Amino acid sequence: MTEPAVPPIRRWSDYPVESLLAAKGDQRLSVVIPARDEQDSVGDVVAALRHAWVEQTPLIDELVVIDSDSVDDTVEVARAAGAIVHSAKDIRPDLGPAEGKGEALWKALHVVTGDVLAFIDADLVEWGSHFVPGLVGPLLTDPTVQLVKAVYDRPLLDAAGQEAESGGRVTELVARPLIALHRPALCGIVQPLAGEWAIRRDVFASLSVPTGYGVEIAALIDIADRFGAGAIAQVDLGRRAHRNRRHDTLGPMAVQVLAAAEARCGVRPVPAVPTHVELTQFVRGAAGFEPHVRRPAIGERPPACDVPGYRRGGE
Ligand SMILES: O=c1ccn([C@@H]2O[C@H](COP(=O)(O)OP(=O)(O)O[C@H]3O[C@H](CO)[C@@H](O)[C@H](O)[C@H]3O)[C@@H](O)[C@H]2O)c(=O)[nH]1
Ligand SMILES: O=C(O)[C@H](O)COP(=O)(O)O
Repeated sequence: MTEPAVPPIRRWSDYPVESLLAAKGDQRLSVVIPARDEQDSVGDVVAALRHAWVEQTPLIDELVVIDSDSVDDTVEVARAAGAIVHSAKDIRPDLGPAEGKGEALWKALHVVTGDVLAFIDADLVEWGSHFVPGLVGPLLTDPTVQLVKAVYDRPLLDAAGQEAESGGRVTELVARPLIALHRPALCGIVQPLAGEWAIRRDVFASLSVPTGYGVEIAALIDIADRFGAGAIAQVDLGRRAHRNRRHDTLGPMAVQVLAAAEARCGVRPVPAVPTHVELTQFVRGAAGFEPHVRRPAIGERPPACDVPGYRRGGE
C-alpha cells in the first residue's frame, strides 16, 4: 500500500502578503532564530526581517533570538538589530542543562507567544525576507498543513565565498539514505534538514525534541507518522547559502540526525537528556594517528505540553 505522497512544491510567490494578513486574522506569528556564536550574521538576519515584516508590513508579531550558549557578541548584536533575545540556559533553568539547536527551539516554546512559529537560522548569508511569508503561507491558508519545510538551491561555498558545488553534505549522506531505508513516503522532501521551517505551536509542543541537530529529522518523521506525509508542505524559497562548516565538524551532526531517526524506528528508546555518544575521529600528529573524541548529545526533551508548568510566553 503506497502512503499519500508529499504534496507538490509550492512557491513563496503563491502567498501574497495581503492575503496572508487576512488569513492570519488574530493568530500570532513568532519568528525564532536560534544562534550560537553568530555575531557576524545574526544582525543582518534580524534587521532584514524586522524591516520587512515588523516595520513595513505587520506580519511578524514577535522576532526572537534564542542565544544558545554563545561566547561571542551574538546577544548584543541581535538586541541592537531589534530582536527580543533570550538565553536558552535562562529559560526554565529548573529543567536542568542541555545544549544544542534543538534545545534552543524547545526552550523557545516556553517564552514565545505565537500560535504559528517560523524558524530561521542565524548563519544565513544569501537569502531573503520572503522566506517568512513563504514558510507561513501554507499554515495560514490550509488547516490540513502541520509542517512547512523550505526548499532551495543551496550552494557549498569555498573559503573565498565562491560556489564550489551543491551543499547539504549531511542531507545527502545521512538524511536521504535514512529516509530511503526507513520512511520512503518522505522521499519527496527536497530539503529534509532545512533549518528554515514553520509549525503550529501546539503541534510542536506535543513533540519529543532532540536537543541537538536531530530536531529537524525528528519533527519531519513525527509529523508524517502522526498526520501523514500529506500534512507536510514544501515551499520553494529560491536560493540559500550559509556558513559551511568543515566536514569533520559535521560528524557530530550526523550522529545526532541518525540517533533521532533511530529513536523513531524502534532501534533504541528515546534517550533522555543528557545522553551522549563518543565519536572518535583521527588527526595525524607527530606520533601517528591520534584519536580525537567528540561527544555529541543525543538526548531528547519531552513534549513541552507534558512539562509541569508549561505555558506559552506571556500567559
Ligand atoms: O548548539 C547550537 C548549534 C547551532 N545553533 C544554531 O542553529 C543554526 C543552524 O546551525 P548550523 O551549525 O549552521 O547547522 P547547519 O550546518 O546549517 O545544519 C543544517 O542541518 C541541521 C540538522 O538538521 C539543521 O539543524 C540546520 O538548521 C541546517 O542548516 C544556526 O543559527 C546556529 O547558530 C544553535 O542555536 N545552537
Ligand atoms: O544540511 C546539511 O547537510 C548540513 O547543513 C551541511 O550543509 P553544507 O554541506 O551545505 O554545509
